[in-house]
Amino acid sequence: MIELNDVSKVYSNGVKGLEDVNLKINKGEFVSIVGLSGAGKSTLLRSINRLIDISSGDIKINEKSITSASEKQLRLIRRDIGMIFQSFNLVKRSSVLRNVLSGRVAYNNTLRTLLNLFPQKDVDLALKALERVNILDKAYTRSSELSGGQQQRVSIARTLAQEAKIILADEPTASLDPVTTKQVMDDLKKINTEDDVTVIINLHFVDLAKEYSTRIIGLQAGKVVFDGTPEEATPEVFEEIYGRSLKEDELLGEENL
Ligand SMILES: Nc1ncnc2c1ncn2[C@@H]1O[C@H](COP(=O)(O)OP(=O)(O)OP(=O)(O)O)[C@@H](O)[C@H]1O
Repeated sequence: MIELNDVSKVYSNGVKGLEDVNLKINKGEFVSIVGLSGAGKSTLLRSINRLIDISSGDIKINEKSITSASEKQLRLIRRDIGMIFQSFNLVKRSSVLRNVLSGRVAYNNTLRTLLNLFPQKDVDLALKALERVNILDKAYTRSSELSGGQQQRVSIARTLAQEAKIILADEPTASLDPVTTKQVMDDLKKINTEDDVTVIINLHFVDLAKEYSTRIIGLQAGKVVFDGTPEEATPEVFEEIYGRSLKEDELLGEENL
């Protein structure tokens, strides 16, 4: 379980990224975070694995505070948390397999990692991860030669190889076309249902949030203003979260869903 208790984040310029956020997210949930640009979606996601230090409150991952964790405890907690970014965050000049293997780094000692000496079981795990996202044939290709959708699948495979129990995805489909967007969302949903991995995802397209999530959280100026099921997230609710009616570019479009 992920627990946020009275979490606030004030950036050094005084901007409130998050204000008094209280949330409990159970194992296996598929949670979409929606809201206007600047509402605090990235701040929330990045606070959960402490890529950003919060200003007050506490965040617990499976009963352990990540807020007050030591460096060593932080490494252990983070081992269970996979991160997926809009920009894929791959080492472009390295092979796909090498990128997926980097999900095993936290399980191996630094010297072996530097020397690229991964145990065979890790290599097998990485190949299996690539198979699950349907790009096993690209294992030995340089990552820079892949399409955006394929690169995002490599980063999903990396979280699979990591055996992450939580996936945090920050606008993972923002630079993808509608068809590839669906494929990436399908992969995430498959991992969520088959492996019981908790997925928390920031999404620009609200219809995508409704289609894939078990829960939608709406943010406005750093505050949670909606927390409910996709069924409860009516057009009126979205209008409240956004403070205006939805724009066409906030919908992927029915023909693509
Ligand atoms: N490093 C920073 N320093 C100062 N202010 C920041 C910083 N990062 C974010 N902010 C501000 O905090 C608020 C929340 O930003 P955040 O990136 O979390 O929003 P978001 O909902 O993810 O937006 P977007 O959809 O545009 O990515 C915004 O007002 C933003 O300008």
